[in-house]
Amino acid sequence: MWQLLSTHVLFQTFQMALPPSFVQELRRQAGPSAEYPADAAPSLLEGEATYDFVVVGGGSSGAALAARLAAHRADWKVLVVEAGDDPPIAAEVPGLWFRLWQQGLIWSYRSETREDAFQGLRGKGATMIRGRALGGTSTINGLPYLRGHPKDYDGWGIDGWGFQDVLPFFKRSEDMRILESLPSGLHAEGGEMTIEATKGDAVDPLKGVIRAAVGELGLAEVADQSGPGPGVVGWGDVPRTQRDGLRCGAAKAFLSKAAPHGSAANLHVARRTVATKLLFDAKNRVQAVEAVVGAERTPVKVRVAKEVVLCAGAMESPKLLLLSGVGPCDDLTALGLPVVLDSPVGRGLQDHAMFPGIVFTVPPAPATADPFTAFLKDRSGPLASIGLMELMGFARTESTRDWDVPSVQFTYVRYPKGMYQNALFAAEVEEAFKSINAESDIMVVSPFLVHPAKPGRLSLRSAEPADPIKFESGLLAEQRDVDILVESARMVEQMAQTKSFKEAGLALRYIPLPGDEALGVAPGSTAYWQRCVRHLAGSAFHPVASCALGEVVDARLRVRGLAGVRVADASVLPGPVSANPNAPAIMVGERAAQFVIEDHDSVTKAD
Ligand SMILES: Cc1cc2nc3c(=O)[nH]c(=O)nc-3n(C[C@H](O)[C@H](O)[C@H](O)COP(=O)(O)OP(=O)(O)OC[C@H]3O[C@@H](n4cnc5c(N)ncnc54)[C@H](O)[C@@H]3O)c2cc1C
Repeated sequence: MWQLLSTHVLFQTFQMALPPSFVQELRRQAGPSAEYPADAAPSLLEGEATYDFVVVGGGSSGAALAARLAAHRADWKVLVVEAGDDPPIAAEVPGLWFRLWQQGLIWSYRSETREDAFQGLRGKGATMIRGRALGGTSTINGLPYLRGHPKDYDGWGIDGWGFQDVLPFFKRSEDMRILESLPSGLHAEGGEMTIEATKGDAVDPLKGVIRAAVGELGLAEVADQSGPGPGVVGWGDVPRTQRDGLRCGAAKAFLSKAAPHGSAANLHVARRTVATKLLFDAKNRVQAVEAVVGAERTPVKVRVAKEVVLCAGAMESPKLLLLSGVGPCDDLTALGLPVVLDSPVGRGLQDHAMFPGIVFTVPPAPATADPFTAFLKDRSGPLASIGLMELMGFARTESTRDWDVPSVQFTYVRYPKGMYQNALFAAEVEEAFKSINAESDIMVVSPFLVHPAKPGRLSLRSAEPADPIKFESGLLAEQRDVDILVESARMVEQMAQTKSFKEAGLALRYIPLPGDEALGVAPGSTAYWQRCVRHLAGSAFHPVASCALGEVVDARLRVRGLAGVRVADASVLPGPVSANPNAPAIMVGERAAQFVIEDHDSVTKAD
């Protein structure tokens, strides 16, 4: 009975359906770390305000940046303009992370359709989601804290952005609670962003089975997947952005009442306020930010005394620049937008591809006690866990053995019997997974392609801010991408053959795709895997490079050709790192704070 309840509860629990007594006690336990200072939006509605710094977007990077600026000088007035609201209480619970992707808490985008990809996905396009709340995507993400491979940073070849250059800025916000188990010098204690270890294999024994299979195949186990050298090639538990077992997203870390500077009198945060345009003078110096507040979209204007920093994320920062007349000249002219500056905004968009198409039937998870009580009592049970996502593997596939960095990242998710759902897939594809899941629990292995070959592109569909952006994904545009993902599927097939998998009762199942039979595609053949990848792989929700360093912004994150405008979020990373990009986005926020402080302190001194 409890087994059914404990595993099913994760899949059935929505924010609204959490037991009231659980929510009440959770709020009590979270205390000021889940409470936020007053909303500044009402004061914006009263009339034009002036701030020294306006930070657009209170997400991973924006929250870090705004808090640092406000802390640096009490006479600097800092405003965060955030489209979303405070994080919901459900976001505190690690085990509910994938239940947060709901209307109102996310921005959702679908890519343009392509003949050669995404045919098995809903709407035949790659879905992309981002967080829309204080803390941004760190409020809805999966919690693993990773940095990618040091050579990702060195490989960009941008002055001041090599791994040793950025390392202090990763460490600045770290409150790493497992410091003793990690290589010395690479991590830090005492920062705002608490990172804790995962609690071992107790919640799902499949973690132990995967570990054993990795050992049989001679693949490395690593202690620190953010480490140098061979560090991030191998399997291991990933640390998580959480404090005392509750999510520690950027909102909690930097803006909550418990954050060191969250309640600073000079730091104002406007919620449900969407920036729609930057206004410039004749010399391209920013003057003001236009925004709309609330469901009524009431227009407001905020004057900027020193700088605007765009931290709206890799999909919305470029959109705001384009709406402001900063972007490819021809595109803007075609939409009737006055051109402020010709700039390759949106042109370099990159992403990770996720291929959630490898399925095993697996034995059920062991019974646990009442998950709500267990979580509140000692942060145990399924609500305290992100399940198999706690264990990740980074590898170089056959054709990428000579790469400096990993080419794929393996993630695992268990679905209890009868609970599979996947809003990314077309109905008939989702049905194929469901029919296997009707027999037993399943484990879906999703390799991520972490260095796709070709960029995509973001552009405007119209000059109207409320219209969705045009999103062209570059994933799978080159055969190399498909080949690497097929090779990753072959690696999983090897795991399926290990003694560990067989003895534990894990059985690989090939998902039939519509048309396979007619085409004579044999399950497990190379043609089968290629077709699967082209049908089922889509975005891993890790967009970067849409306002890339060296292209749109200079090495100090200033938009080239404008004055008083920087971009400081995942969109400036010139390419994907070999892991999930929350920590890199926070690092960018920390870097930006340093640049802004240096530049404005020296201006003040010169004055
Ligand atoms: C489902 C999912 C799971 C993920 N899991 C992980 C993980 O486990 N580990 C990891 O490292 N990474 C993960 N990521 C990715 C990571 O969280 C993001 O890459 C990172 O948070 C991006 O930070 P950012 O500062 O660039 O943008 P965001 O954190 O997205 O912040 C942008 C903010 O700007 C706001 N905004 C946007 N436009 C406007 C506007 N016009 N006006 C006002 N406000 C605006 C948004 O509402 C948002 O709050 C995941 C992503 C997703 C979607």
